[in-house]
Amino acid sequence: MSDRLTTGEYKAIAAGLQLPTQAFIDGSFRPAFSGKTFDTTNPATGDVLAKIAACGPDDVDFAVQKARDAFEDGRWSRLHPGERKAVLVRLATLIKRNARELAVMESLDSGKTIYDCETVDVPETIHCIRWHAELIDKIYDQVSPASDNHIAMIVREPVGVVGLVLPWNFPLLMLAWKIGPALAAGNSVIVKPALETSLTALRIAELAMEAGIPAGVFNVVPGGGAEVGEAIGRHADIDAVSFTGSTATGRRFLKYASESNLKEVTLEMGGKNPAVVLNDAENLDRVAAHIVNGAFWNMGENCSASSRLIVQSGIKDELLKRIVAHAREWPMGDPLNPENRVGALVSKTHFDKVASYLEKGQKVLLGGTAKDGFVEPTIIDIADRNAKAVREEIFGPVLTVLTVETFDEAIALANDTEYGLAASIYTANAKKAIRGARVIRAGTVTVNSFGEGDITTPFGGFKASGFGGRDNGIHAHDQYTQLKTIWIDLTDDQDEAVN
Ligand SMILES: NC(=O)C1=CN([C@@H]2O[C@H](COP(=O)(O)OP(=O)(O)OC[C@H]3O[C@@H](n4cnc5c(N)ncnc54)[C@H](O)[C@@H]3O)[C@@H](O)[C@H]2O)C=CC1
Ligand code: BAL
Repeated sequence: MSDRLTTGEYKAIAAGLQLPTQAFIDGSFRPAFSGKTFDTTNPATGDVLAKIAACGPDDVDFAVQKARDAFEDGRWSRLHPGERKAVLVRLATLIKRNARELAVMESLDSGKTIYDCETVDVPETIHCIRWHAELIDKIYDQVSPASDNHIAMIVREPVGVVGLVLPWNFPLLMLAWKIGPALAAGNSVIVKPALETSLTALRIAELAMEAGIPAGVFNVVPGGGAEVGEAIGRHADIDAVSFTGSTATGRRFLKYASESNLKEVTLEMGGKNPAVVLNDAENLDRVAAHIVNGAFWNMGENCSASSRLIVQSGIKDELLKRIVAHAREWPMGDPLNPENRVGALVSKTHFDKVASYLEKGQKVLLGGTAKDGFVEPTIIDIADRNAKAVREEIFGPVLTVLTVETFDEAIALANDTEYGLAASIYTANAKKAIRGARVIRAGTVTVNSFGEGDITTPFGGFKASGFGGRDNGIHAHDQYTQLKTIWIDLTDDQDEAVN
Protein backbone atom coordinates (compact mmCIF):
# COMPACT_ATOMS: atom_id res chain seq x y z
CA MET A 1 0.00 0.00 0.00
CA SER A 2 2.68 2.49 -0.95
CA ASP A 3 0.36 4.52 -3.17
CA ARG A 4 -1.02 6.95 -0.65
CA LEU A 5 -4.37 8.60 -1.46
CA THR A 6 -5.66 12.07 -0.67
CA THR A 7 -7.88 12.80 2.33
CA GLY A 8 -10.83 13.20 -0.05
CA GLU A 9 -10.18 9.79 -1.59
CA TYR A 10 -9.98 8.12 1.83
CA LYS A 11 -13.24 9.80 2.80
CA ALA A 12 -14.87 8.52 -0.38
CA ILE A 13 -13.80 4.98 0.54
CA ALA A 14 -15.15 5.53 4.05
CA ALA A 15 -18.50 6.66 2.68
CA GLY A 16 -18.81 3.53 0.54
CA LEU A 17 -17.87 0.96 3.21
CA GLN A 18 -20.28 -1.86 4.00
CA LEU A 19 -19.87 -2.19 7.75
CA PRO A 20 -20.46 -5.58 9.39
CA THR A 21 -22.91 -5.28 12.28
CA GLN A 22 -23.76 -8.79 13.48
CA ALA A 23 -22.00 -11.52 15.41
CA PHE A 24 -20.23 -14.12 13.28
CA ILE A 25 -21.00 -17.62 14.59
CA ASP A 26 -20.85 -21.00 12.86
CA GLY A 27 -19.97 -19.47 9.52
CA SER A 28 -22.61 -16.78 9.25
CA PHE A 29 -23.65 -13.40 10.55
CA ARG A 30 -26.48 -13.36 13.10
CA PRO A 31 -28.04 -10.86 15.50
CA ALA A 32 -27.63 -11.19 19.27
CA PHE A 33 -30.24 -13.53 20.81
CA SER A 34 -31.52 -10.55 22.79
CA GLY A 35 -31.86 -8.46 19.63
CA LYS A 36 -29.95 -5.69 21.40
CA THR A 37 -27.36 -3.50 19.69
CA PHE A 38 -24.79 -0.91 20.73
CA ASP A 39 -23.43 2.07 18.81
CA THR A 40 -19.88 2.10 17.54
CA THR A 41 -18.70 5.65 16.93
CA ASN A 42 -15.96 7.44 15.06
CA PRO A 43 -14.00 9.03 17.93
CA ALA A 44 -12.62 11.74 15.65
CA THR A 45 -16.09 13.11 14.90
CA GLY A 46 -18.45 11.53 17.42
CA ASP A 47 -20.58 10.18 14.53
CA VAL A 48 -22.26 6.81 14.97
CA LEU A 49 -20.77 4.43 12.40
CA ALA A 50 -22.98 1.40 12.99
CA LYS A 51 -25.20 -0.46 15.42
CA ILE A 52 -23.51 -3.70 16.38
CA ALA A 53 -25.05 -6.83 17.93
CA ALA A 54 -24.72 -6.55 21.71
CA CYS A 55 -24.14 -10.19 22.55
CA GLY A 56 -24.39 -11.83 25.94
CA PRO A 57 -23.79 -15.15 27.67
CA ASP A 58 -26.36 -17.04 25.53
CA ASP A 59 -24.54 -15.97 22.34
CA VAL A 60 -21.25 -17.07 23.90
CA ASP A 61 -22.81 -20.47 24.78
CA PHE A 62 -24.03 -20.93 21.24
CA ALA A 63 -20.65 -19.98 19.75
CA VAL A 64 -18.80 -22.32 22.13
CA GLN A 65 -21.11 -25.19 21.25
CA LYS A 66 -20.44 -24.66 17.53
CA ALA A 67 -16.72 -24.24 18.14
CA ARG A 68 -16.62 -27.44 20.20
CA ASP A 69 -18.50 -29.41 17.51
CA ALA A 70 -16.01 -28.17 14.92
CA PHE A 71 -13.06 -29.03 17.11
CA GLU A 72 -14.24 -32.54 17.95
CA ASP A 73 -15.19 -33.58 14.43
CA GLY A 74 -11.76 -32.54 13.25
CA ARG A 75 -12.85 -30.45 10.24
CA TRP A 76 -9.98 -28.09 11.08
CA SER A 77 -8.17 -29.53 14.12
CA ARG A 78 -7.30 -32.78 12.38
CA LEU A 79 -6.39 -31.44 8.96
CA HIS A 80 -2.82 -31.95 7.84
CA PRO A 81 -0.94 -28.80 8.97
CA GLY A 82 -0.10 -28.15 5.32
CA GLU A 83 -3.82 -27.86 4.55
CA ARG A 84 -4.36 -25.39 7.39
CA LYS A 85 -1.36 -23.50 6.10
CA ALA A 86 -2.86 -23.22 2.62
CA VAL A 87 -6.13 -21.81 3.97
CA LEU A 88 -4.41 -19.29 6.26
CA VAL A 89 -2.12 -18.15 3.45
CA ARG A 90 -5.28 -17.60 1.41
CA LEU A 91 -6.70 -15.54 4.29
CA ALA A 92 -3.54 -13.39 4.33
CA THR A 93 -3.92 -12.89 0.58
CA LEU A 94 -7.56 -11.88 0.95
CA ILE A 95 -6.65 -9.37 3.66
CA LYS A 96 -4.04 -7.94 1.32
CA ARG A 97 -6.60 -7.69 -1.46
CA ASN A 98 -8.92 -5.77 0.90
CA ALA A 99 -6.15 -3.83 2.61
CA ARG A 100 -7.35 -0.36 1.77
CA GLU A 101 -10.90 -0.97 2.91
CA LEU A 102 -9.65 -2.56 6.16
CA ALA A 103 -7.25 0.32 6.82
CA VAL A 104 -10.02 2.90 6.43
CA MET A 105 -12.44 0.85 8.58
CA GLU A 106 -9.79 0.53 11.31
CA SER A 107 -9.03 4.24 11.24
CA LEU A 108 -12.71 5.23 11.41
CA ASP A 109 -13.50 2.90 14.29
CA SER A 110 -10.44 3.57 16.47
CA GLY A 111 -9.23 7.11 15.70
CA LYS A 112 -5.86 5.75 14.53
CA THR A 113 -4.27 7.58 11.64
CA ILE A 114 -4.66 6.17 8.17
CA TYR A 115 -0.87 6.55 7.94
CA ASP A 116 -0.40 4.00 10.76
CA CYS A 117 -3.18 1.73 9.54
CA GLU A 118 -1.61 1.53 6.08
CA THR A 119 2.03 1.30 7.13
CA VAL A 120 1.77 -0.84 10.27
CA ASP A 121 -1.56 -2.34 11.29
CA VAL A 122 -2.72 -3.87 8.03
CA PRO A 123 0.66 -5.00 6.58
CA GLU A 124 1.75 -6.48 9.92
CA THR A 125 -1.57 -8.29 10.23
CA ILE A 126 -0.98 -9.91 6.85
CA HIS A 127 2.63 -10.74 7.72
CA CYS A 128 1.66 -12.25 11.08
CA ILE A 129 -1.02 -14.57 9.70
CA ARG A 130 1.20 -15.65 6.82
CA TRP A 131 4.18 -16.24 9.15
CA HIS A 132 2.26 -18.57 11.47
CA ALA A 133 0.70 -20.32 8.49
CA GLU A 134 4.11 -20.93 6.95
CA LEU A 135 5.49 -22.13 10.29
CA ILE A 136 2.91 -24.75 11.12
CA ASP A 137 4.00 -27.49 8.73
CA LYS A 138 7.64 -27.11 9.81
CA ILE A 139 7.30 -27.86 13.52
CA TYR A 140 8.35 -31.39 14.44
CA ASP A 141 7.27 -33.39 17.44
CA GLN A 142 9.88 -35.12 19.62
CA VAL A 143 10.95 -38.56 20.67
CA SER A 144 12.52 -38.89 24.11
CA PRO A 145 15.81 -40.71 24.87
CA ALA A 146 14.83 -44.35 25.25
CA SER A 147 15.99 -47.88 25.95
CA ASP A 148 15.26 -50.69 23.52
CA ASN A 149 12.18 -51.48 25.59
CA HIS A 150 10.11 -48.41 24.91
CA ILE A 151 9.59 -45.47 22.70
CA ALA A 152 8.14 -42.20 24.03
CA MET A 153 6.74 -39.57 21.71
CA ILE A 154 6.16 -36.02 22.89
CA VAL A 155 3.47 -34.54 20.68
CA ARG A 156 1.83 -31.15 20.55
CA GLU A 157 -1.94 -31.01 20.31
CA PRO A 158 -4.22 -28.00 19.93
CA VAL A 159 -5.76 -26.94 23.23
CA GLY A 160 -9.34 -27.02 21.91
CA VAL A 161 -11.75 -24.09 22.12
CA VAL A 162 -9.90 -20.87 22.83
CA GLY A 163 -11.29 -17.47 23.87
CA LEU A 164 -9.41 -14.49 22.44
CA VAL A 165 -10.25 -11.26 24.26
CA LEU A 166 -8.97 -8.19 22.45
CA PRO A 167 -8.12 -4.57 23.25
CA TRP A 168 -9.08 -1.51 21.22
CA ASN A 169 -5.62 -0.07 20.61
CA PHE A 170 -4.58 -2.47 17.81
CA PRO A 171 -7.87 -4.17 16.90
CA LEU A 172 -6.61 -5.89 13.74
CA LEU A 173 -3.06 -6.58 14.78
CA MET A 174 -3.92 -8.06 18.19
CA LEU A 175 -6.50 -10.23 16.43
CA ALA A 176 -3.73 -11.43 14.12
CA TRP A 177 -1.26 -12.01 16.99
CA LYS A 178 -3.81 -14.39 18.50
CA ILE A 179 -5.64 -16.04 15.58
CA GLY A 180 -2.36 -16.57 13.66
CA PRO A 181 -0.94 -19.18 16.05
CA ALA A 182 -4.31 -20.34 17.48
CA LEU A 183 -5.79 -21.28 14.11
CA ALA A 184 -2.53 -22.56 12.66
CA ALA A 185 -2.30 -25.00 15.60
CA GLY A 186 -5.82 -26.31 14.89
CA ASN A 187 -7.93 -24.70 17.60
CA SER A 188 -11.45 -23.31 17.26
CA VAL A 189 -11.68 -19.71 18.45
CA ILE A 190 -14.21 -17.37 20.05
CA VAL A 191 -13.01 -13.82 19.43
CA LYS A 192 -14.29 -11.00 21.62
CA PRO A 193 -13.32 -7.63 20.16
CA ALA A 194 -13.21 -4.58 22.42
CA LEU A 195 -16.57 -2.81 22.59
CA GLU A 196 -15.03 0.29 20.98
CA THR A 197 -13.63 -1.53 17.92
CA SER A 198 -15.52 -4.55 16.59
CA LEU A 199 -15.65 -3.76 12.89
CA THR A 200 -12.41 -5.16 11.50
CA ALA A 201 -12.61 -8.43 13.49
CA LEU A 202 -16.07 -9.05 12.02
CA ARG A 203 -14.83 -8.30 8.51
CA ILE A 204 -11.85 -10.66 8.98
CA ALA A 205 -14.24 -13.43 10.06
CA GLU A 206 -16.04 -13.01 6.75
CA LEU A 207 -12.76 -13.13 4.85
CA ALA A 208 -11.73 -16.23 6.84
CA MET A 209 -14.87 -18.00 5.68
CA GLU A 210 -14.10 -16.98 2.10
CA ALA A 211 -10.56 -18.32 2.52
CA GLY A 212 -11.95 -21.72 3.49
CA ILE A 213 -11.85 -21.81 7.28
CA PRO A 214 -14.71 -24.19 8.10
CA ALA A 215 -17.87 -23.01 9.86
CA GLY A 216 -17.63 -23.03 13.65
CA VAL A 217 -13.85 -22.63 13.74
CA PHE A 218 -13.67 -18.83 13.73
CA ASN A 219 -16.41 -17.05 15.69
CA VAL A 220 -16.63 -13.39 16.64
CA VAL A 221 -18.94 -12.38 19.49
CA PRO A 222 -19.10 -8.60 19.95
CA GLY A 223 -20.34 -7.00 23.14
CA GLY A 224 -19.40 -5.67 26.54
CA GLY A 225 -16.75 -6.96 28.91
CA ALA A 226 -19.22 -7.76 31.67
CA GLU A 227 -21.53 -9.58 29.25
CA VAL A 228 -19.30 -11.35 26.71
CA GLY A 229 -15.84 -11.16 28.30
CA GLU A 230 -16.93 -12.58 31.63
CA ALA A 231 -19.01 -15.30 29.95
CA ILE A 232 -15.89 -16.38 28.04
CA GLY A 233 -13.74 -16.23 31.16
CA ARG A 234 -16.17 -18.39 33.15
CA HIS A 235 -17.23 -20.80 30.41
CA ALA A 236 -16.80 -24.43 31.42
CA ASP A 237 -16.16 -25.59 27.85
CA ILE A 238 -13.50 -23.06 26.86
CA ASP A 239 -10.06 -24.58 27.32
CA ALA A 240 -7.89 -21.48 27.25
CA VAL A 241 -8.14 -17.70 27.14
CA SER A 242 -5.63 -15.30 25.65
CA PHE A 243 -6.26 -11.74 26.78
CA THR A 244 -4.73 -8.38 25.97
CA GLY A 245 -5.87 -5.33 27.92
CA SER A 246 -5.61 -3.69 31.29
CA THR A 247 -4.04 -5.31 34.33
CA ALA A 248 -7.30 -4.85 36.26
CA THR A 249 -9.27 -6.91 33.76
CA GLY A 250 -6.42 -9.43 33.43
CA ARG A 251 -6.72 -10.15 37.15
CA ARG A 252 -10.42 -10.87 36.64
CA PHE A 253 -9.60 -13.55 34.06
CA LEU A 254 -7.50 -15.39 36.63
CA LYS A 255 -10.44 -15.26 39.02
CA TYR A 256 -12.88 -16.47 36.36
CA ALA A 257 -10.59 -19.39 35.55
CA SER A 258 -10.06 -20.36 39.16
CA GLU A 259 -13.80 -20.23 39.83
CA SER A 260 -14.73 -22.22 36.70
CA ASN A 261 -12.79 -24.93 34.89
CA LEU A 262 -9.18 -23.78 35.50
CA LYS A 263 -8.78 -22.94 31.85
CA GLU A 264 -5.31 -21.84 30.82
CA VAL A 265 -4.96 -18.06 30.92
CA THR A 266 -2.42 -15.90 29.13
CA LEU A 267 -2.43 -12.21 29.97
CA GLU A 268 -0.71 -9.42 28.07
CA MET A 269 -1.34 -6.25 30.04
CA GLY A 270 -0.22 -2.73 30.78
CA GLY A 271 3.16 -1.04 30.99
CA LYS A 272 4.92 2.06 32.28
CA ASN A 273 7.93 1.61 30.14
CA PRO A 274 11.22 3.39 30.80
CA ALA A 275 13.51 4.83 28.14
CA VAL A 276 16.89 5.28 29.84
CA VAL A 277 19.32 7.70 28.16
CA LEU A 278 22.85 7.82 29.53
CA ASN A 279 25.32 10.70 29.18
CA ASP A 280 27.37 8.80 26.61
CA ALA A 281 24.47 8.14 24.19
CA GLU A 282 25.54 8.85 20.61
CA ASN A 283 23.66 10.49 17.77
CA LEU A 284 21.14 12.34 19.91
CA ASP A 285 18.99 13.19 16.93
CA ARG A 286 18.39 9.53 16.30
CA VAL A 287 17.80 8.87 20.01
CA ALA A 288 15.26 11.70 20.08
CA ALA A 289 13.47 10.30 17.03
CA HIS A 290 13.18 6.88 18.69
CA ILE A 291 11.89 8.37 21.92
CA VAL A 292 9.27 10.44 20.13
CA ASN A 293 8.16 7.38 18.18
CA GLY A 294 8.10 5.29 21.37
CA ALA A 295 6.04 7.85 23.26
CA PHE A 296 3.64 9.17 20.62
CA TRP A 297 3.17 6.41 18.06
CA ASN A 298 -0.49 5.31 18.09
CA MET A 299 -1.24 8.34 20.33
CA GLY A 300 0.63 6.56 23.12
CA GLU A 301 -2.23 4.04 23.19
CA ASN A 302 0.30 1.28 23.26
CA CYS A 303 1.17 -1.11 26.05
CA SER A 304 4.87 -0.84 25.19
CA ALA A 305 4.91 2.97 24.79
CA SER A 306 8.03 4.66 26.18
CA SER A 307 6.13 6.72 28.71
CA ARG A 308 8.93 7.44 31.22
CA LEU A 309 12.07 9.11 29.95
CA ILE A 310 14.87 8.61 32.49
CA VAL A 311 17.74 10.85 31.44
CA GLN A 312 21.17 11.44 32.93
CA SER A 313 21.61 15.11 33.85
CA GLY A 314 24.68 15.73 31.68
CA ILE A 315 22.76 15.18 28.47
CA LYS A 316 19.28 16.25 29.51
CA ASP A 317 18.97 19.75 28.03
CA GLU A 318 20.45 18.82 24.67
CA LEU A 319 18.29 15.71 24.39
CA LEU A 320 15.06 17.45 25.38
CA LYS A 321 15.67 20.19 22.80
CA ARG A 322 15.89 17.54 20.09
CA ILE A 323 12.93 15.52 21.39
CA VAL A 324 10.74 18.62 21.33
CA ALA A 325 11.92 19.43 17.80
CA HIS A 326 11.11 15.92 16.59
CA ALA A 327 7.73 15.85 18.32
CA ARG A 328 6.77 19.10 16.57
CA GLU A 329 7.07 17.16 13.30
CA TRP A 330 4.13 14.95 14.29
CA PRO A 331 1.02 16.71 12.99
CA MET A 332 -2.24 16.00 14.80
CA GLY A 333 -5.72 16.04 13.30
CA ASP A 334 -8.15 14.22 11.02
CA PRO A 335 -7.07 10.55 11.08
CA LEU A 336 -8.01 10.22 7.39
CA ASN A 337 -5.53 12.93 6.40
CA PRO A 338 -2.45 10.90 5.42
CA GLU A 339 -0.11 13.69 6.61
CA ASN A 340 -1.25 13.32 10.22
CA ARG A 341 0.72 11.17 12.65
CA VAL A 342 -1.49 11.73 15.69
CA GLY A 343 -5.19 10.95 15.49
CA ALA A 344 -8.04 10.86 17.99
CA LEU A 345 -8.08 8.88 21.22
CA VAL A 346 -10.32 5.85 21.02
CA SER A 347 -13.31 7.11 23.02
CA LYS A 348 -14.67 9.97 25.09
CA THR A 349 -14.14 7.88 28.24
CA HIS A 350 -10.52 7.27 27.40
CA PHE A 351 -9.98 10.89 26.35
CA ASP A 352 -11.29 12.02 29.76
CA LYS A 353 -8.95 9.59 31.51
CA VAL A 354 -5.86 10.79 29.60
CA ALA A 355 -6.84 14.46 30.02
CA SER A 356 -7.08 13.95 33.80
CA TYR A 357 -3.29 13.46 33.93
CA LEU A 358 -2.70 16.97 32.56
CA GLU A 359 -2.76 19.01 35.74
CA LYS A 360 -2.20 22.66 36.55
CA GLY A 361 1.30 23.53 37.82
CA GLN A 362 3.11 20.86 35.80
CA LYS A 363 6.32 21.84 34.01
CA VAL A 364 5.05 21.26 30.47
CA LEU A 365 7.80 21.28 27.82
CA LEU A 366 5.47 20.59 24.91
CA GLY A 367 1.73 20.26 24.31
CA GLY A 368 -0.52 19.96 27.32
CA THR A 369 -3.79 20.58 25.51
CA ALA A 370 -6.69 18.13 25.29
CA LYS A 371 -9.76 19.04 23.21
CA ASP A 372 -12.61 17.29 21.39
CA GLY A 373 -11.12 13.80 21.52
CA PHE A 374 -7.57 14.82 20.60
CA VAL A 375 -4.63 15.15 23.01
CA GLU A 376 -1.49 16.94 21.84
CA PRO A 377 1.82 15.10 22.20
CA THR A 378 2.81 16.28 25.67
CA ILE A 379 6.13 16.27 27.51
CA ILE A 380 6.22 16.96 31.24
CA ASP A 381 9.37 17.36 33.34
CA ILE A 382 8.60 15.93 36.79
CA ALA A 383 10.71 15.90 39.95
CA ASP A 384 8.25 13.92 42.11
CA ARG A 385 8.88 10.26 41.41
CA ASN A 386 5.61 9.31 43.05
CA ALA A 387 3.44 11.63 40.95
CA LYS A 388 0.36 9.98 39.46
CA ALA A 389 1.58 10.69 35.91
CA VAL A 390 4.87 8.95 36.68
CA ARG A 391 3.45 5.83 38.29
CA GLU A 392 0.21 5.09 36.45
CA GLU A 393 -0.30 3.88 32.89
CA ILE A 394 -1.76 6.89 31.06
CA PHE A 395 -2.11 5.18 27.67
CA GLY A 396 -2.03 8.51 25.86
CA PRO A 397 0.55 10.77 24.21
CA VAL A 398 2.16 11.91 27.46
CA LEU A 399 5.87 11.52 28.13
CA THR A 400 7.15 12.19 31.66
CA VAL A 401 10.80 13.16 32.14
CA LEU A 402 12.78 12.09 35.22
CA THR A 403 16.37 13.17 35.82
CA VAL A 404 19.10 10.98 37.32
CA GLU A 405 22.81 11.34 38.06
CA THR A 406 24.16 7.79 37.76
CA PHE A 407 23.72 4.59 35.81
CA ASP A 408 22.71 2.67 38.93
CA GLU A 409 20.11 5.29 39.82
CA ALA A 410 18.71 5.09 36.29
CA ILE A 411 18.35 1.32 36.39
CA ALA A 412 16.82 1.37 39.87
CA LEU A 413 14.28 3.95 38.70
CA ALA A 414 13.55 1.95 35.53
CA ASN A 415 12.61 -0.99 37.77
CA ASP A 416 10.63 1.14 40.21
CA THR A 417 7.23 0.21 38.77
CA GLU A 418 4.68 -2.55 39.21
CA TYR A 419 4.95 -3.19 35.45
CA GLY A 420 7.58 -4.97 33.38
CA LEU A 421 6.58 -5.02 29.74
CA ALA A 422 9.22 -3.10 27.79
CA ALA A 423 12.22 -0.82 28.26
CA SER A 424 14.89 0.90 26.17
CA ILE A 425 18.42 1.88 27.00
CA TYR A 426 20.45 4.35 24.97
CA THR A 427 24.24 4.35 25.47
CA ALA A 428 27.44 3.93 23.47
CA ASN A 429 28.90 1.75 26.21
CA ALA A 430 28.28 -1.90 25.32
CA LYS A 431 28.88 -3.15 28.85
CA LYS A 432 26.35 -0.72 30.31
CA ALA A 433 23.88 -1.57 27.56
CA ILE A 434 24.10 -5.29 28.23
CA ARG A 435 24.20 -4.92 32.01
CA GLY A 436 21.18 -2.62 31.90
CA ALA A 437 19.30 -4.92 29.55
CA ARG A 438 19.96 -7.90 31.85
CA VAL A 439 19.00 -6.13 35.06
CA ILE A 440 15.87 -4.31 33.89
CA ARG A 441 12.90 -6.53 34.63
CA ALA A 442 10.92 -6.36 31.40
CA GLY A 443 9.88 -8.78 28.67
CA THR A 444 11.49 -6.75 25.86
CA VAL A 445 14.50 -4.46 26.25
CA THR A 446 15.70 -2.56 23.20
CA VAL A 447 19.16 -1.03 22.97
CA ASN A 448 19.62 2.29 21.14
CA SER A 449 16.15 2.01 19.65
CA PHE A 450 12.46 1.74 20.43
CA GLY A 451 10.55 -1.29 19.21
CA GLU A 452 8.72 -4.47 20.02
CA GLY A 453 10.98 -6.89 18.16
CA ASP A 454 9.25 -8.52 15.21
CA ILE A 455 7.10 -11.52 14.43
CA THR A 456 10.02 -13.86 15.24
CA THR A 457 10.51 -12.62 18.80
CA PRO A 458 8.28 -13.38 21.81
CA PHE A 459 6.33 -10.45 23.25
CA GLY A 460 4.98 -10.28 26.79
CA GLY A 461 5.65 -8.96 30.23
CA PHE A 462 7.16 -9.52 33.63
CA LYS A 463 5.41 -8.57 36.88
CA ALA A 464 1.95 -6.97 36.48
CA SER A 465 2.44 -6.73 32.70
CA GLY A 466 2.09 -10.37 31.85
CA PHE A 467 1.24 -13.87 32.85
CA GLY A 468 1.29 -17.32 31.37
CA GLY A 469 2.79 -17.07 27.91
CA ARG A 470 3.95 -14.96 25.04
CA ASP A 471 2.54 -13.57 21.80
CA ASN A 472 4.60 -13.77 18.61
CA GLY A 473 7.40 -16.05 17.50
CA ILE A 474 7.38 -19.80 17.70
CA HIS A 475 6.84 -19.28 21.46
CA ALA A 476 3.25 -18.14 20.83
CA HIS A 477 2.38 -21.72 19.90
CA ASP A 478 2.92 -22.74 23.54
CA GLN A 479 -0.24 -20.79 24.39
CA TYR A 480 -2.36 -22.71 21.92
CA THR A 481 -0.99 -26.23 22.20
CA GLN A 482 -0.43 -28.71 24.94
CA LEU A 483 2.15 -31.44 25.24
CA LYS A 484 1.16 -35.06 25.34
CA THR A 485 3.47 -37.96 26.13
CA ILE A 486 2.72 -41.20 24.31
CA TRP A 487 4.68 -44.01 25.95
CA ILE A 488 4.88 -47.25 23.98
CA ASP A 489 6.07 -50.42 25.62
CA LEU A 490 8.17 -52.50 23.25
CA THR A 491 8.99 -55.40 25.54
CA ASP A 492 8.09 -58.85 24.35
CA ASP A 493 5.45 -60.57 26.47
CA GLN A 494 7.87 -63.46 27.00
CA ASP A 495 10.73 -61.14 28.01
CA GLU A 496 9.29 -59.47 31.09
CA ALA A 497 6.42 -59.88 33.49
CA VAL A 498 4.41 -56.78 34.37
CA ASN A 499 4.68 -56.12 38.10
N1 LIG B 1 -2.15 -3.82 27.28
C1 LIG B 1 -2.85 -3.19 26.39
O1 LIG B 1 -2.55 -3.28 25.26
C2 LIG B 1 -4.04 -2.40 26.77
C3 LIG B 1 -4.12 -1.71 27.96
N2 LIG B 1 -5.23 -0.99 28.26
C4 LIG B 1 -5.24 -0.24 29.52
O2 LIG B 1 -6.50 -0.41 30.13
C5 LIG B 1 -7.10 0.84 30.37
C6 LIG B 1 -8.59 0.70 30.28
O3 LIG B 1 -8.97 0.32 28.98
P1 LIG B 1 -10.18 -0.71 28.80
O4 LIG B 1 -10.73 -0.68 27.46
O5 LIG B 1 -11.14 -0.46 29.91
O6 LIG B 1 -9.41 -2.11 28.97
P2 LIG B 1 -9.98 -3.48 29.41
O7 LIG B 1 -8.91 -4.30 29.98
O8 LIG B 1 -11.19 -3.27 30.24
O9 LIG B 1 -10.48 -4.14 28.02
C7 LIG B 1 -9.81 -5.14 27.32
C8 LIG B 1 -10.81 -6.23 26.91
O10 LIG B 1 -11.38 -6.83 28.07
C9 LIG B 1 -12.79 -6.76 28.02
N3 LIG B 1 -13.34 -6.60 29.37
C10 LIG B 1 -13.56 -5.44 30.03
N4 LIG B 1 -14.08 -5.68 31.24
C11 LIG B 1 -14.18 -7.03 31.36
C12 LIG B 1 -14.66 -7.90 32.38
N5 LIG B 1 -15.14 -7.42 33.53
N6 LIG B 1 -14.60 -9.22 32.17
C13 LIG B 1 -14.13 -9.70 31.00
N7 LIG B 1 -13.70 -8.94 29.99
C14 LIG B 1 -13.71 -7.61 30.16
C15 LIG B 1 -13.07 -5.56 27.15
O11 LIG B 1 -14.38 -5.58 26.62
C16 LIG B 1 -12.00 -5.70 26.10
O12 LIG B 1 -12.35 -6.65 25.12
C17 LIG B 1 -6.47 1.77 29.35
O13 LIG B 1 -6.55 3.08 29.73
C18 LIG B 1 -5.07 1.24 29.32
O14 LIG B 1 -4.35 1.78 30.39
C19 LIG B 1 -6.28 -0.96 27.40
C20 LIG B 1 -6.26 -1.62 26.21
C21 LIG B 1 -5.11 -2.35 25.78
N1 BAL C 1 1.80 -2.92 21.02
C1 BAL C 1 1.20 -4.18 20.87
C2 BAL C 1 0.58 -4.72 22.10
C3 BAL C 1 -0.42 -3.82 22.73
O1 BAL C 1 -0.31 -2.60 22.73
O2 BAL C 1 -1.36 -4.34 23.28
